[in-house]
Amino acid sequence: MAMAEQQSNVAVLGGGSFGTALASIAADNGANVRQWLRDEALVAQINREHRNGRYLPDYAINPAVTASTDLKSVLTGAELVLIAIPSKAFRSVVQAAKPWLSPEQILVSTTKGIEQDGFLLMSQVLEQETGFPHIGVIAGPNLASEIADKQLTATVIASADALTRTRVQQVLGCRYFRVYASNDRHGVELGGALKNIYAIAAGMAAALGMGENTRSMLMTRALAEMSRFAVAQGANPMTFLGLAGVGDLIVTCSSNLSRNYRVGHALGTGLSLEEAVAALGQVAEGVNTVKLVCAKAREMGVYMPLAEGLNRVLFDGVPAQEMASTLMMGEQSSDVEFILPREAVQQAHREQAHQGQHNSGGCDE
Ligand SMILES: NC(=O)C1=CN([C@@H]2O[C@H](COP(=O)(O)OP(=O)(O)OC[C@H]3O[C@@H](n4cnc5c(N)ncnc54)[C@H](O)[C@@H]3O)[C@@H](O)[C@H]2O)C=CC1
Ligand SMILES: O=C(CO)COP(=O)(O)O
Repeated sequence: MAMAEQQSNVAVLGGGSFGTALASIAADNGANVRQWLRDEALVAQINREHRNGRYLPDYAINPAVTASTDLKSVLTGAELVLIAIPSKAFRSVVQAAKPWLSPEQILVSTTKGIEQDGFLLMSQVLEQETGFPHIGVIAGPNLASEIADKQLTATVIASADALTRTRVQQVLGCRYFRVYASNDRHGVELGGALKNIYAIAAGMAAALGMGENTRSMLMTRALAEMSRFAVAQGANPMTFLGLAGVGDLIVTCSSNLSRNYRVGHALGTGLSLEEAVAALGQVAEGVNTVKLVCAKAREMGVYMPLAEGLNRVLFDGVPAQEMASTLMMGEQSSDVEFILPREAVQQAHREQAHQGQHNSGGCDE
């Protein structure tokens, strides 16, 4: 046993790649782990072969993980409950689990998505459904298959509740998985959800043959855009310097292992959105998130040219090639607006124009 001080009972809800990877980490760390999923055949395979042939076929699961389709037996006696269910089904699963949840338990969402009604993040859904005090989220650069392969990885547990932070660090932290703490739950959760948008854009840019300078510009301006949105939502901008901000953005905008990146890449090669999603066969949360975030940004008056450009490609039939113009046609404003505010740059431009010293600054091909 690594860092866990006492043997803990952990429940994982969700039989996809991330739920399976997390279940195996907790078991590697000495916990009793029970995993809930709906598919009887997959349950039998996990218990018999210690392998999840549907979502992580190439990786061994710690044999101490026991799978079941019975929520009651999985949840009863669990100190920590990790919920790795796509955002569209998250609330219904929490509702089904509710009879066997209790206020002493630590409830942690690992889901990087947003619920359409009310623009709620998953920890807010947990709070609404249970009203319990120990609620947190896990987010960071955490490609499930790399974790399953025991590649050295770090994540963030974010909660206002110190017990939640500490117990998750103890239960999951091990020789190949480091768990850093944050008290900006909203910022960490938004980081995880928002970066999926830009991973789609990055996959598309790669398929269109854009270079490294372009990729770097895309990721850096994405960070500016997502932190601008999150700050307008009450998050701390400094969170975006951390693993759940720039860390997760880097990995998902660079890796073909990211489902969101793969959807973008498929779109860039000319597939329709329906074809790209069908070819993936797994959840790519960014497709839904971009629609919700653009609507919310318009409502709040937050400037998000990259998300808007992607939204038009995904849902308005605009050709993927036009993503490039989204990158180049936005305002030339502040680099880091938490140092030099956008409004100050805009004001300076207005003053220049007013004094007739304006230079169009256009550079033709
Ligand atoms: N896979 C990854 O590398 C990572 C995923 N995440 C997040 O974890 C969440 C879950 O993702 P994955 O495990 O990767 O997804 P996945 O696509 O691999 O699997 C989703 C799982 O949820 C189950 N599911 C779907 N609808 C359900 C319902 N109504 N009731 C019960 N189960 C249902 C599916 O059967 C499947 O077992 C996503 O929000 C994702 O953003 C976070 C970090 C890394
Ligand atoms: O969130 C992830 C890695 O941190 C996984 O990203 P995808 O959902 O795009 O695979």
